[in-house]
Amino acid sequence: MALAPFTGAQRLRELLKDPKHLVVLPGVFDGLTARLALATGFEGLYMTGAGTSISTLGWADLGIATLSDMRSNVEMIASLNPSVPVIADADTGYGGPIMVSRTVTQYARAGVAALHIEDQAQEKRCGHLLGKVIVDRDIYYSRLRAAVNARNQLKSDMLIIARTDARQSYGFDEAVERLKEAVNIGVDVLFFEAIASKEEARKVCQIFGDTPVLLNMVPGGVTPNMTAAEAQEIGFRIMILPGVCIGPIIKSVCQELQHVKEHGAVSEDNGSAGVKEAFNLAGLQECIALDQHAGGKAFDTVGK
Ligand SMILES: C[C@](O)(C(=O)O)[C@H](CC(=O)O)C(=O)O
Repeated sequence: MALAPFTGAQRLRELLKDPKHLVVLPGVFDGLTARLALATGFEGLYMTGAGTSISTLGWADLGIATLSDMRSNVEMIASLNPSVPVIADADTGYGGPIMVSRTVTQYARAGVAALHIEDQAQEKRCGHLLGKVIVDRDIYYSRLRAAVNARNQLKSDMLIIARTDARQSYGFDEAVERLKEAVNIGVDVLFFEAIASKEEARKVCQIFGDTPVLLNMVPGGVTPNMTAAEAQEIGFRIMILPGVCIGPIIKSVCQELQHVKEHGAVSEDNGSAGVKEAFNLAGLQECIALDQHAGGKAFDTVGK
C-alpha cells in the first residue's frame, strides 16, 4: 500500500525532529528559481519577501508587497511540489490581529509549511538595513497570538515562526525577551533577525534550547557569514539564504544584456542549451506524459 504523501508542513515537522539536523533553504521568488532549487534537490524552499517584491512588483523590500501579492506568489511556488516544504515570509502579517489571522489562513490554504511574522512597523524594510521602526511588545504579541490562534483553529500543521527585528534599535536583551514571550504564546520556531556576531548566535541557540532557531544568511548583511556546517555546530535548526538566487541572476543577466547591447547578439557562452532545456526544467516531459496517458495527441510532435 502506498503511503500517503507528506504535506510540506508535515515534512518540515519531521525534519525538525532530529536535533542535529540543519534544514538549509535557498531563497526563491518565482517559478524559475523554485524549479532550479527543486531540481538541485534541496529539502525545502524559502520564499523571500525581498525577492518577491523585486521580481513581481519591480520595487525594493519596503513594505510595498501586499498580502495578495505574497499569497499568490507562494501559492504558485508551493504547488510545484506540494510535499517539499516552503517557508514563506509574511512580513508584519499585513495589519492588526484580524489581518494576521487572514494571512495565516490564506498561507495555510496555499500550502505553506511555515511563515514568519515580525515586529517591524507596517512601513517595514529589509532587516539588515538601518532605521527600522519596531512596534511595542504588546502589538507584536497580539500579532503572534492571532497567528497561533488562526493556525490552531484551522487545525493546520503549518508552523508559526516569530521573527524579531528589535536587536538594532533596542539591543540583544530586548530581542531575547520578545522571543521568550513568543515561545509562551506558542510559536514553533524563532527568528532572531540581524544577529550581530557568532557569539550572539551561540547565545541565542543556547538560551532557547529546545525551540528551533532559524538563521538568516543575507549576503552583505549584518550577520557574519556562516557555512551550513558552522550554523549546525552553533545549534541552528534552519538556515535560509534569501539572496542565493537573486544575486547571481542580477550579475549574469546584466552581463549578458550588456553583451547584446554592445555586439547585437547573445554571447557564445549564453548558458542556454535552448528553450527545450528551460521547458524541461519546468515540467515539459511531465506534461507530455500526462497528456499521452489521457489519450491526448497535443504533443506528439514535440519530442523528448
Ligand atoms: C529575509 C527577508 O525578509 C526576505 O525578504 O528574504 C529579508 C532578506 C533581504 O532583504 O535580503 C530580510 O532579512 O529582511
